Amino acid sequence: MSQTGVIKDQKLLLLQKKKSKRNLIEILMGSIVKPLLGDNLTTIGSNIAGLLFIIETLRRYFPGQLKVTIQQLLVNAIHRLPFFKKCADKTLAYFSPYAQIRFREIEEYRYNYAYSAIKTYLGAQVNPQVKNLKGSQMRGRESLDFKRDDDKVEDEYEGAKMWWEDLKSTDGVKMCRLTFHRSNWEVVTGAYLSYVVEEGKSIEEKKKTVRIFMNNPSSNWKLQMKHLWSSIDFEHPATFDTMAMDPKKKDEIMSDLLEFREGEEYYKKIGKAWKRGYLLHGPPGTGKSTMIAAMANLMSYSIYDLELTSIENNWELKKLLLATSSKSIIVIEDIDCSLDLTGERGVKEDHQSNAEIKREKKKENSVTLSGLLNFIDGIWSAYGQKRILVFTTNHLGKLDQALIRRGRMDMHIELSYCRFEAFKILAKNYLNLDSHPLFGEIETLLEETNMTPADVAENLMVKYGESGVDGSLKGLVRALEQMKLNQHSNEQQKEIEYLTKQ
Ligand SMILES: Nc1ncnc2c1ncn2[C@@H]1O[C@H](COP(=O)(O)OP(=O)(O)OP(=O)(O)O)[C@@H](O)[C@H]1O
Ligand SMILES: [Mg+2]
Repeated sequence: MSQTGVIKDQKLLLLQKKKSKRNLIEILMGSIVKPLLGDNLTTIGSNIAGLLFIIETLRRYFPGQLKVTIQQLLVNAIHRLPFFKKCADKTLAYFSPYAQIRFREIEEYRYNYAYSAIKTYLGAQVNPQVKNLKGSQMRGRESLDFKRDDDKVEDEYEGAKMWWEDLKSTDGVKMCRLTFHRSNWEVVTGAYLSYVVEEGKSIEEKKKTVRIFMNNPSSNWKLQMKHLWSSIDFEHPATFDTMAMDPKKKDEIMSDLLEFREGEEYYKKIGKAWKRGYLLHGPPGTGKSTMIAAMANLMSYSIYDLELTSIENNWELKKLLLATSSKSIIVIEDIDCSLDLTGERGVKEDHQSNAEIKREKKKENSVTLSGLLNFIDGIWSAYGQKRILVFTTNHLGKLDQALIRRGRMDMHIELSYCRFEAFKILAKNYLNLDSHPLFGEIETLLEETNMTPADVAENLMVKYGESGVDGSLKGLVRALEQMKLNQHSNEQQKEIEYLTKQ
């Protein structure tokens, strides 16, 4: 056979192969795309462009969701063909007249403020044309609050149309996507998005609802696609007015908090991260948790209640802390029970045994004090702005000095047993009393005993028989006398034990 004969045969074979592939494509594509397919690959690009022209025309005539559905149908049909999926992707991106921007709630482990502002803005797009709404009523508000409750929202700005869509990412992070015509690029990336974010922020500011966040166990982050934190509206009624404590100390704490809130310039000037740490310590029932609620209400900051026992290592701790939002109070209650505070920051000996080294390695894989401190000192300084960190403990003495040294915990607040000044606040709150003949006796008994504000409050809430306020106060006097007796006999018991040991 001549050389030209061989080439002819090969061309024929190639043509047959192409034809059989094309037949396969045509079967798969069905009747929508079939007529658009040309004789060779070079025409595919222009055919897709033709297809997009049809999509674009359909877009103009069919509003909102239908448009997106038609486009998705066609795009899906093309994507089902593995043969030229890659080619189609590139061509589509090149020819598509639409661009998209995604906003994830957590971006590179950090909270994305634009996301929450956008969600607030979209939720506020309420008008009589909207079909899905959700209603709620917050504590202290008389009117109902309506929010738009649609996964897809169409918006318009200076004549340009935009489509927002809620999406779920594969890693479980909430996100939304904006689709817009490329011809509106300047408007959207410039004025429109700034407008949306600013508007969202100002709505958030006006409505300012304080929320309380709880961390989900890390096992849920991946498996159930849950988020790092779950939250509900924070409706604790405690305020500094209702806090029973020494009024001077109360004023000091309140001024410290308010100064912090307005301290942007100051923190910039001194070159320190805009954060503040409070260590609340005292026996159970003295108002540590109540004070955190009062702080949140005073500052209008949300609370992140960090449960260390449900996370596994420092990496998870970092991830959680970086996902907190600004203007928030991060709380670790009973810090002495949540962390192994012993020894881990101790000076490393040169002659450590293998067992010791292994033990240390194991500790590296769990939540440690140094992990927490690294965050407070390290990343925090670069990232954590306008955050308050609160640790609580019943046992100040058990805490590692490294944790409580000044600079980390800026203010140590002792909450203690109820004395007369604190009692007067409770009497005002619970019984609406400024004075009473029994106040003198109560003052003396409070000095002689160690009753917590929680126990005093309990007694004031009980109304004894018909005697109302008098009955409550008499009940309190009896409880205090009983406590005094118990304390006295305990002391005697201890003295006897001591003497018998001698
Ligand atoms: N100083 C206080 N002022 C006003 N109410 C108080 C105060 N201390 C306690 N109470 C009342 O007692 C209840 C228990 O107080 P709280 O939970 O704040 O104590 P705590 O110090 O956090 O205790 P624990 O160490 O057990 O966590 C509160 O609901 C509150 O009503
Ligand atoms: Mg508490």
